[in-house]
Amino acid sequence: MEKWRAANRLLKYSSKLRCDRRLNLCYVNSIHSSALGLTRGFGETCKQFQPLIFRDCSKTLQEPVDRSLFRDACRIQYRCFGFLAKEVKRSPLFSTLSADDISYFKRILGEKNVIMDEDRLVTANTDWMGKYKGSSKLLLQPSSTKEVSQILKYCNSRRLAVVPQGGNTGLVGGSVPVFDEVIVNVGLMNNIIAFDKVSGILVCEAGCILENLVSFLDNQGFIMPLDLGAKGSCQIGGNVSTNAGGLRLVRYGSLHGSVLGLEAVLANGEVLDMLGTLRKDNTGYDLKHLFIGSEGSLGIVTKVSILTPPKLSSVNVAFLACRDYSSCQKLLQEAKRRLGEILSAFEFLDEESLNLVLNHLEGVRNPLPPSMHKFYVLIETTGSDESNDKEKLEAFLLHSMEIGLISDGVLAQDINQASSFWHIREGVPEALMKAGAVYKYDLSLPVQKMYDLVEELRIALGHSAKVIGYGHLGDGNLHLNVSAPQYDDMILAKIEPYVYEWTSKHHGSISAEHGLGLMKANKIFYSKSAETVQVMASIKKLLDPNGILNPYKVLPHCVSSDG
Ligand SMILES: O=C(O)CC[C@@H](O)C(=O)O
Ligand SMILES: [Zn+2]
Repeated sequence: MEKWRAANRLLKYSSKLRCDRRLNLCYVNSIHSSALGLTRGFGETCKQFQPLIFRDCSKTLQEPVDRSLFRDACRIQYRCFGFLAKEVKRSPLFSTLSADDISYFKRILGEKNVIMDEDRLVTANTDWMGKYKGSSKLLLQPSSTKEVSQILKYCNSRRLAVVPQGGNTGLVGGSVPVFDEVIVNVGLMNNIIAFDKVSGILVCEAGCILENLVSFLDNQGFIMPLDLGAKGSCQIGGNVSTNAGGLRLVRYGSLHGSVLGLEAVLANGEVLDMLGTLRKDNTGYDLKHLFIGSEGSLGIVTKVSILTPPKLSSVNVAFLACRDYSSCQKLLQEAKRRLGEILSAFEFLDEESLNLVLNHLEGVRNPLPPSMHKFYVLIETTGSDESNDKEKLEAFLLHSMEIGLISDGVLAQDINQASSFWHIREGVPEALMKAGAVYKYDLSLPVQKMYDLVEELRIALGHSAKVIGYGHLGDGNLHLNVSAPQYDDMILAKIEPYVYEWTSKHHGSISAEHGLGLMKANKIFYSKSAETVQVMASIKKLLDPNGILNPYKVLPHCVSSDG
């Protein structure tokens, strides 16, 4: 009885759900549900989910610890609302485009930057994987902060929903419309504003393509602190808005550290100038962090200033094979200890990932002789003393071989060989796309546990799909991907919520570096407490009271911002 009360207290606090002991089910308080606009069809949904909810409630009852009780309460909440979210409905609060709207946009942006052409809209409406498709009728291409501000001010007054878009390389459906949101693509805002060679601070517009920044900096003797497989298309504004991690995070940290300032336009058109270039600035709340990783739901990032490291002369890349996952882990520990400051990447892929790349990408070959290796590790070092660095890396490799952590390996002899090793690792997402349907999970997990999930999911899925594990081992970030000939709800039902529950149970994050987007907005409770989500919703309400910015993404659809 006491536990039921406790569960109800938690549920009351965290959601609009109640547990009923006599009926052995959870139900929704109808006043709240109507406030959330969920009345129609909700009775049906609850009936349908009764066995599931009942099961979860019993589990809740058996758990003596409050914390886990709370987590379960959140899960119940997800199960009900998650089901509804699958059928996310266009908010009736948003207007639809009118001829007057188009005329206004043409007046401020010029005809050619107001795009209604079908082919171009198909591209802008569809994500990189072809998995998420919106039906927007309008793509706007502003050329300046002022134009972004005019667009948002107008959209806000007209209650027109907006999806901010950069290179559209995201993997969680965050950068494409869900319905008919106006697409605002900042790709024309691609100027480099300033570069200070002494401090290494770059100031540029949000639409700069990452690879272009890399080339620019290369000429100046610097590098970008982040590097990703999608660098040829992704834009720095999108990288910052999603807090993209990538291949160098182990060395240079996340964008919360390297982004020194930014400019963002709020939903009402107000421009927040936080484009500082200082390493240290403790004057009040550091609001720029709200825009790093909030996926365009709080404002559109228009400019960034970013600290870039100098380009160092000696870069070495080794491609290694390990017998088992435990050796990969130990190798990571050794690498941190023995390579220390020169370690710049520590990536891993399993045998299945390598096979996918070899089978689906042209011109890629395994640099190691064919064998039964289960795991591969790519290590990169970057330093300033060629002979010393090489010596250090060779000594580390020799030692690791002697103690049996590496079963085979090759050290790149030139830049071409180094990039061919990188091509294997960076090619995994492309190979997966070519192989058929893919379910993607981007998880932060304790390194010791990480691969258990891959193995357990393999058992759960049997022969119905291939489960592969790869990613940024140095950052504790697993890319768990399930590859199948086509999308199939039976397969999905075996993966979710299993993967999310497993991650939550091991205190991991259900989004390490890809964001929540549309895919995981309703799953946020697996990684964040109800109180935290409620504060996020309040911030959203403060900065975007009409909810026009990237609706249906990031925050769960069941959380109302007024408590
Ligand atoms: O497609 C994925 O799952 C991961 C993509 C990207 O983050 C990578 O590290 O290659
Ligand atoms: Zn990644």
